[in-house]
Amino acid sequence: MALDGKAALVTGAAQGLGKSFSEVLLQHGAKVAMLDVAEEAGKSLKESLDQRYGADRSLFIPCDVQSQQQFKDAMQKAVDTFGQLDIVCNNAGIVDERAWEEAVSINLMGVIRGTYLALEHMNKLTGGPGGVVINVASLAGLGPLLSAPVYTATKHGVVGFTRAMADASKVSGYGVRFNLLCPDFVQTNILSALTSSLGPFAHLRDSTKHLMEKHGILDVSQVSQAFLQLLLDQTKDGEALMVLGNGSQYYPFPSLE
Ligand SMILES: NC(=O)c1ccc[n+]([C@@H]2O[C@H](COP(=O)([O-])OP(=O)(O)OC[C@H]3O[C@@H](n4cnc5c(N)ncnc54)[C@H](O)[C@@H]3O)[C@@H](O)[C@H]2O)c1
Ligand SMILES: CC/C=C\C[C@H](O)/C=C/C=C\C=C\C=C\[C@@H](O)[C@@H](O)C/C=C\CCC(=O)O
Repeated sequence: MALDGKAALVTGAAQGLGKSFSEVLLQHGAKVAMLDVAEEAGKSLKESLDQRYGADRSLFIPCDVQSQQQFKDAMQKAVDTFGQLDIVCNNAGIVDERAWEEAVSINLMGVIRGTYLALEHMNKLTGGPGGVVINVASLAGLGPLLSAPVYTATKHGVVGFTRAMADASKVSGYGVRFNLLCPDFVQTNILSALTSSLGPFAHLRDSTKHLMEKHGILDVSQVSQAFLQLLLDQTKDGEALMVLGNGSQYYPFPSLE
């Protein structure tokens, strides 16, 4: 299978998109370290995956991506267990316009932390095997979502950071690709919690609901198929794959050169 022998790590893996990414990775032969703060959901998922794929194919590690020590230890445990890391997906994220510092800490700082830790293990200049990092942004990383300005800022930050890392890697010779997944609305807990996560912008909830009606709402399986496409395309580096109701397409970033 396409990912036989590969070792992956996914954050926010216990539910929603991260759970779907983990399942697709296992379906295609990879081993997967699943990190999440939701311990009960993670343990339950691990039990279910063990039944389908065997206990040696996956690992659940409770981890808060806001903690450098927890994240460092979790990634080291994954490397110790699987021998190396070839794929890292920084997926964990929240929408919370009231506790906005936490949203920045998780959505942006957590992605930066996971990207740097992945590079420590993958960088060919320091004896690593190379690899690929996929950071999960959003369409809100490409355009403003008026009901969630801080969420928009975190996702725009993830986009800019990831693209800069791709350029740095190409010039430096790290041997690591960095790409972005930018899904439209997806039916997960994030959408279910929308009514309580907009804080001072709750009065704009209806405008977002209208956008959802206009764009439609994706199923996680549509996004995880796009994730696999992005993962397997070795030609993609510094790219953002939008996942839309009418299919997936790469965002045409303007050249500033
Ligand atoms: N659902 C959407 O409409 C949508 C669209 C585009 C992008 N996204 C992004 O996709 C990613 C996954 O979101 P989702 O929709 O699957 O939501 P979700 O709430 O279903 O899943 C998010 C997972 O991340 C975990 N998590 C939260 N904070 C964490 C932390 N500090 N450390 C570790 N794990 C943590 C949660 O426990 C949960 O299991 C997020 O980055 C989100 O911004 C979601
Ligand atoms: C309230 C938050 C709920 C879910 C967040 C999740 O990430 C989903 C976001 C989905 C859609 C966001 C759409 C934003 C649209 C507008 O900003 C508009 O500018 C379109 C954005 C990019 C268009 C890309 C292109 O040019 O085709």
